[in-house]
Amino acid sequence: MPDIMTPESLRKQSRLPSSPLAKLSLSHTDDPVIPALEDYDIHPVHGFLPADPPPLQRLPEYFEPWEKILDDLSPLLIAGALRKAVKQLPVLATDVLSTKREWQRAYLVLSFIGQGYVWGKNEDVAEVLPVALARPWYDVAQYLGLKPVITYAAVELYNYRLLDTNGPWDLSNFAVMNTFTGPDEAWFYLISIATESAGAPALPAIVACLHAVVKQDLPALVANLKIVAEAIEDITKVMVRMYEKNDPHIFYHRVRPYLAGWEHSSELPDGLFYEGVLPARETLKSPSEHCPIYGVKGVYANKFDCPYPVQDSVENLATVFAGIKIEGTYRKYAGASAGQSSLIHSLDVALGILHHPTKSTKTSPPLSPTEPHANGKSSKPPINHIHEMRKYMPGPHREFIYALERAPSIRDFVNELVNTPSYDPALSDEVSRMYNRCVEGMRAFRDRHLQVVATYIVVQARKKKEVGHLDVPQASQSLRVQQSLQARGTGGTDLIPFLKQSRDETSEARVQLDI
Ligand code: HEM
Repeated sequence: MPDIMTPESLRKQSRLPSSPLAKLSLSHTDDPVIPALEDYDIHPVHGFLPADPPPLQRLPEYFEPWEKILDDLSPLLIAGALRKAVKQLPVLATDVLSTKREWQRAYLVLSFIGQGYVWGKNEDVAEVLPVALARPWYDVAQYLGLKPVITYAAVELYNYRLLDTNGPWDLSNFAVMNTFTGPDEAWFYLISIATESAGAPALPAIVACLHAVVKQDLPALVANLKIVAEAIEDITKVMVRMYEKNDPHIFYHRVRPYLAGWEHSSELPDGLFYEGVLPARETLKSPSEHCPIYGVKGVYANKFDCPYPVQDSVENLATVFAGIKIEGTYRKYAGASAGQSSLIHSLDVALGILHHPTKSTKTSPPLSPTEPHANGKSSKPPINHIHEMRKYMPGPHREFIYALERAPSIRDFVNELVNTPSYDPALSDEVSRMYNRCVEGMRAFRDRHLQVVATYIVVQARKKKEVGHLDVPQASQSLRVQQSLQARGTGGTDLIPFLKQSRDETSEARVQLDI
């Protein structure tokens, strides 16, 4: 039987010596460091979903003013009373938060309230976020390695619970804790939560594949690639269930606007003004000093020590709004997208699927001068919208992806195997076919995802006559509606060319077989 390693055995062996077998060169793996899942806040069974304990459902008593607003989020939006309620909030201290789950819950709560505050319901956008929201949201996001904007982490990772705590981790038993609007939105989140769960077995299998590569243990490699392939196929099966309970019209007109950010927003061309968040706060929370939860684990205590690689470029501003001078900073952030799923990034990186600079958008500067390139081959990474999405992942999960980039390349190994006839041809054939099955699975996932995006965004954008908010006066519809009619990604991408590029790049990773 091939050796499928337990997380504990992997952890013990996480730093491996150079391979004693010299037949395959493994040139870039002289001193391979293979990441251990638990060092990156990844559960061995449930992957990127927080588990043991699961996400917190309510913050401690001190934070009731936030929780009470969240309880009534939808009614407050409908009544047009959310902004008034937020303006009455006290500025609560975030250092009262203690456990990791409390920080995560605080981020979820502030993200829902913050997005509701900015976009309102059929109201003009709010350009200034009051200090009682802006400062804690910024600090909590900084602590978790996230950004003070709604992200995949807020609406998916930290937002699930199990209906029956002893039941299965799938769509028959997941529930979401919070939405802006109701059931269609809940289903939208549930699908992603269930894809995280379906894909979770791939994560220990990826780590086991890396060990198998270093040990040149082909049976173990085949067995673990099979687990990866099956997980990818399961992700796709879950994703296409989106159609069952998420109505495209409701999604496009009612839900999606709340998930938008302010990076390329025509309504917020300068971004959002965060009252009370001054540039000095950028350096406030170095993880070693202020992040006991992650800092003590030593996640960042390596030579790539770069927990928050994207420092926001901001200036200290005093701006006058409605005759009152307030201090703070304008900040631009993209909105929530499943493109921020660390699972899909991990699969891409582990399989050596490379994404090149997005052709249809202006190339952004590198995320950080220290950001490693796939497998450490070059100092200047190519930047694609997909890479930019990493800014919006929890810090440890982003670090895991960087760690995978520094680990041995499964694809290079498979390629060398195919070109080394001295190896057992039947076995090397099996390895390469299983590797290609993984790549083809990723391609199929992206094909089906394109169809989902066409249904939920492109078709909806074309149906101009069916635009929602018909009860809203023309003037207050204008910009919001114009913007929602554009079939663009939350990061401002030209959607379909970007997604097609991403799909086509996936196929390029296939290894060539003789037959
Ligand atoms: C109604 C359902 C969905 C819609 C409308 C949708 C829409 C989009 C859009 C507009 C993008 C472009 C990038 C961006 O805006 O940031 C994107 C990217 C992406 N989405 Fe979705 N998505 C949906 C469901 C999902 C699900 C369930 C997953 C599964 C995890 C997923 C995974 C991804 C990934 C990985 C990307 C990055 C592009 C890539 O890797 O090829 N999406 N999606």
